[in-house]
Amino acid sequence: MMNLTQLVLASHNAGKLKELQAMLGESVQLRSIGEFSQVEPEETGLSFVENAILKARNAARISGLPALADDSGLAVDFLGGAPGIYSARYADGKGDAANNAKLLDALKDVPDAERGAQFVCVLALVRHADDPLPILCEGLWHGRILHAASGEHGFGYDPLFWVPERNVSSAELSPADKNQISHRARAMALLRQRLGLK
Ligand SMILES: O=c1nc[nH]c2c1ncn2[C@H]1C[C@H](O)[C@@H](COP(=O)(O)OP(=O)(O)OP(=O)(O)O)O1
Ligand SMILES: [Mg+2]
Repeated sequence: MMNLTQLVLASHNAGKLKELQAMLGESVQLRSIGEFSQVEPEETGLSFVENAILKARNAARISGLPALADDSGLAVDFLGGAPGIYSARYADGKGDAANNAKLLDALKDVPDAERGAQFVCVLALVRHADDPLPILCEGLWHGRILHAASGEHGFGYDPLFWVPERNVSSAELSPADKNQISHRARAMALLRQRLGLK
């Protein structure tokens, strides 16, 4: 379908690069878009899919390489699916710690039974900037929002995300374990199938 020895990852998030490269293995080298540009495109879409495609096209245009983008976020049931596509910007761009503090505050006094949440990941792969048929794969990961942060691994909302099937927070999972079961792992498994990678 395309020469996939090199792909540019349309992300400025080092945590995503680490996880996606680990999942892809050595057969595909992921190069960060940061090698080509420090300018982050505005995520103007109304869906994970639109933002993933927008980021992938932008990276392909800048790099001249096929591009993979990951648009992801946390959808909290009690908040009607917020922060969702706005997860990275939830606390107005003040970063992960501020996002987590704002989420804990929004769920103050909300009982466990109402703290359900899903991580969402959409991967978009374009062969070139104007590709009329991007490959799209999604993954969901169900869990619950904790009452306080726990764990040191991962990034973003991981310290607040309780993983029922393991009885730990996702920041308490080893990187290898998270990469087996996360929303990103599920989306990547589908992408590997679509690309015929083992
Ligand atoms: O496995 C995860 N564990 C914890 N948190 C996560 C995860 N996956 C996404 N998230 C959070 C981080 C950020 O608040 C938002 C993604 O926002 P999103 O725009 O897709 O990524 P980003 O701005 O960090 O980097 P970029 O757009 O350059 O790929 O969801
Ligand atoms: Mg972003």
